[in-house]
Amino acid sequence: MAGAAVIVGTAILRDGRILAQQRAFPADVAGMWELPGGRVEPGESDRAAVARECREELGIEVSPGAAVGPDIVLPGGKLLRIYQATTDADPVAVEHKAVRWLSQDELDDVEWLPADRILLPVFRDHMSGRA
Ligand SMILES: Nc1nc2c([nH]c(=O)n2[C@H]2C[C@H](O)[C@@H](COP(=O)(O)OP(=O)(O)OP(=O)(O)O)O2)c(=O)[nH]1
Repeated sequence: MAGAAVIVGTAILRDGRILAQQRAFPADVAGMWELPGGRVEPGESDRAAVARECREELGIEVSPGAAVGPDIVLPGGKLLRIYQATTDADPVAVEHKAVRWLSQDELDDVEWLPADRILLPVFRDHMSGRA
């Protein structure tokens, strides 16, 4: 039997900041913030999905690395799994309202999706090299 569907999120760090993006749709979450990412397609590896979603959403190539933190069970049963990634390129908001590099001090300044809010301590540890 296939496992639960996975949504990948991407923790892209640069100069101690993490890249967040602001959703443009659907209406109930428009304006809220998340990490770049999306659904892993059938037959696709998690890391290939990370690279594809960053290409589609941000117009950049990233090198996906290790998973960060625990899987979070989303309403409906899909799993949110975060991977670290690096890039030299400058992201643009292709499908989103905005992208923003957030320092640790700024992590609480935006309205995150609920699952990401749970993961904020993990993001913080990752940004300070503890996870
Ligand atoms: N990309 C992303 N999705 C997240 C995060 N946190 C979180 O709860 N989600 C949820 C929101 C959505 O219900 C789902 C991903 O939806 P999506 O619209 O980005 O996925 P997708 O591009 O593959 O679109 P679709 O074809 O599955 O509709 O995961 C996050 O940090 N990044």
